[in-house]
Amino acid sequence: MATITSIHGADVSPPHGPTHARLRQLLEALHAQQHTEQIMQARIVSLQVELDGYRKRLQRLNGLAHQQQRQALTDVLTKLPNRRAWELRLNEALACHRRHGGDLQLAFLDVDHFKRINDDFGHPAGDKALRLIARLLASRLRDSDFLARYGGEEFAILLPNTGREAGYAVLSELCKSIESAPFHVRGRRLRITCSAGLASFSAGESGVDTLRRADQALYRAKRNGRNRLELD
Ligand SMILES: Nc1nc2c(ncn2[C@@H]2O[C@H](COP(=O)(O)OP(=O)(O)OP(=O)(O)O)[C@@H](O)[C@H]2O)c(=O)[nH]1
Repeated sequence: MATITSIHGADVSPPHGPTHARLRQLLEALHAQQHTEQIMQARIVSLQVELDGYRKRLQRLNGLAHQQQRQALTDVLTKLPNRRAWELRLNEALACHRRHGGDLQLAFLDVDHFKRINDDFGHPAGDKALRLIARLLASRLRDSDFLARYGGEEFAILLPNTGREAGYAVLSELCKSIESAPFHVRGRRLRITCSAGLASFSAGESGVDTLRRADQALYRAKRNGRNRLELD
């Protein structure tokens, strides 16, 4: 059969020669490039999926780290900040007090004869009393105050922007509220009293010294008969 080389005078013969070879080369290069682009696109999609996975994992790990940090600073029994948290907050408050001055009170509050509650009614009753006291104290303090379980049956309180008289009134109120709390164990109402020591931060004094003065005031309150508040 004869090859058609022209239609209405136009040349339609298959391309040949060096131009044809060059066109084929370019076409092959184009196909190769398109193939590479497809592979790259697929790789980009899979990397994005991988990156999303890493982001989610990082979020989970951050959440876990925050949770662990919170746990490390929280007392398990009362859910109050623990002594470590107290030390961190105290340092912050001291730095702020040194820079800006103002009134800052520090108090220690200790349950009287707490051992008797454990001895007479058992450790779970003692735990219950500590939880109740923690709730009472927390509910009566301002958001800007700081309350921590310092250890055992002792609580530490920071009262920023509070003068000495106001601090005394707050502490008396806290002790009264504990004394009148409806604490029952085995059907019997138990009267729980506290002793407290209060000290004001003074300019130029180290935190350790203020802490010592508040502790000495608490010791005096115990020695002077308990169920009382002493100022340093
Ligand atoms: N249930 C319970 N008891 C605790 C906890 N931590 C400390 N205690 C007890 O608290 C008691 C403290 O006793 P003491 O230091 O003699 O003090 P106290 O009996 O309160 O006497 P004063 O402070 O002198 O009035 C001890 O018996 C401790 O075992 C706790 O988490 N739960």
